[in-house]
Amino acid sequence: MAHALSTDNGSSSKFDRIVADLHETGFSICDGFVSPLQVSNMALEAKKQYKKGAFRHARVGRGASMQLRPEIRNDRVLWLDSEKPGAALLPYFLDLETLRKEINRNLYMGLFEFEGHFALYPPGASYDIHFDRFIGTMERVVTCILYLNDNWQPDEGGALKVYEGTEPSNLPLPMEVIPQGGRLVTFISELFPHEVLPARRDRLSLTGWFRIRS
Ligand SMILES: O=C(O)CCC(=O)C(=O)O
Ligand SMILES: [Fe+2]
Repeated sequence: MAHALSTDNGSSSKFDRIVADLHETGFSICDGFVSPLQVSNMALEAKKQYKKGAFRHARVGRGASMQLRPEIRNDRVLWLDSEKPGAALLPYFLDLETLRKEINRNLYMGLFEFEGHFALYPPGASYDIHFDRFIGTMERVVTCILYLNDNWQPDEGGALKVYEGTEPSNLPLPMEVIPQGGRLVTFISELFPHEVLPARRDRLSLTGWFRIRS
């Protein structure tokens, strides 16, 4: 569905826009954060790894309590090495580094690293409503989701549905965001519960988090 947020880049840089959105509402949608050519390079890389069997069923929780809970989430993920992202992912990881520094410079968040994975949701797969920030930890502060889907149609499902959290928000919540290629969704992890609705086709993304030291 259409959302009420502006997604164009205007005259300021994409980084400035995201920082301003995070400051104002805690939530940002940036279309064309990554060019179509880059999206297709990244999607090809993900699909190559998927065919090689490198993806694993996603787990929920962390540390000793990490477990397979397909009734909560049933996507497949491949964790990425942000030190050695490889040629297809390098431009995006460099942009993430710029974004991390801009957020720190303007919002004093002290973000020190990015951890992320490719995620592939086969048709019908979903992820129930959740917060990205684990209870009792300080680590995951900002969520960044880049969609890698070519020509996604609204009637194919697979929206990211974002809800109001404990803090009141002036965003039009709940809101559904279509996973269209090149679109980057960035938000303050502890503010917004969210879910992934089932789709009719494979749904591919690169999801990750800027963390602070725990
Ligand atoms: O892919 C999305 O739109 C959201 C994924 C998500 O919520 C997560 O991996 O924590
Ligand atoms: Fe999430």
